Amino acid sequence: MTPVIEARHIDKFFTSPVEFHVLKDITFQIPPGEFTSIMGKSGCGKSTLLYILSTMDTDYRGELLLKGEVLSGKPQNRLSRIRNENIGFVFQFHYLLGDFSVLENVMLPARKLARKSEEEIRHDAHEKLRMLHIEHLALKKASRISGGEKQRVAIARALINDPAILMGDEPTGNLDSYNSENVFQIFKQLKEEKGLSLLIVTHDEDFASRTDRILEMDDGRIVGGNP
Ligand SMILES: Nc1ncnc2c1ncn2[C@@H]1O[C@H](COP(=O)(O)OP(=O)(O)OP(=O)(O)O)[C@@H](O)[C@H]1O
Repeated sequence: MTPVIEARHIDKFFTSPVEFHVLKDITFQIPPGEFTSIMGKSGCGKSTLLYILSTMDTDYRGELLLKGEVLSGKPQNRLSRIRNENIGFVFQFHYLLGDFSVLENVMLPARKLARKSEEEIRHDAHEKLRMLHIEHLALKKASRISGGEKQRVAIARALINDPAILMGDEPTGNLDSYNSENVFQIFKQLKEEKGLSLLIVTHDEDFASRTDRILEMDDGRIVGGNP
């Protein structure tokens, strides 16, 4: 089966203040429907890798493929469309627009694609909120809900365009154990019921141990997890 994401010999250098080889020959594949976690010491390059895999950073060597299509070298406008259509992203902090309603926050990425009518987008946003058990919050301002609820809204927003893969950079890093478990269960359900692929950077060993595979990073390399 064609991998959802494939990294081939990715190297990344930061040049300021001095040249620093941050990612070294990263090669691995994410098969469809796999729930993968990435672990490794602080500073080993996890976030840097995720930014490349999510097409937000294009300054690297090597090749990145999404569903078999080579993305490296594509122009920014094309990449941003491919990203919006295929990749959902959840961060440690939710980055919701506090003055907007929960529903509007979830609808925004679908409006960017302009593929559906406003009515269809609203319908889909309600469906995502229902799936995450937060439909009752739809009309509340995003600034007026709890931290755990905000993260569930951020997940709903990441899912609105029905991506092939959901990526997360420590999405439970800011949550208490109850809300972390809640987010883990949501991810598991998305994998099992929707066949979604997930790639999640985490420092939480319990979280990672329950995913299908742990990619272990050390000093810019993948050193474990059958890449
Ligand atoms: N823009 C930048 N310029 C120079 N060096 C950077 C830049 N961004 C990150 N780094 C360095 O690259 C290394 C990897 O950073 P990265 O954020 O990817 O690590 P990480 O594994 O995600 O760490 P953490 O677990 O603490 O979030 C670190 O040494 C960091 O200081």
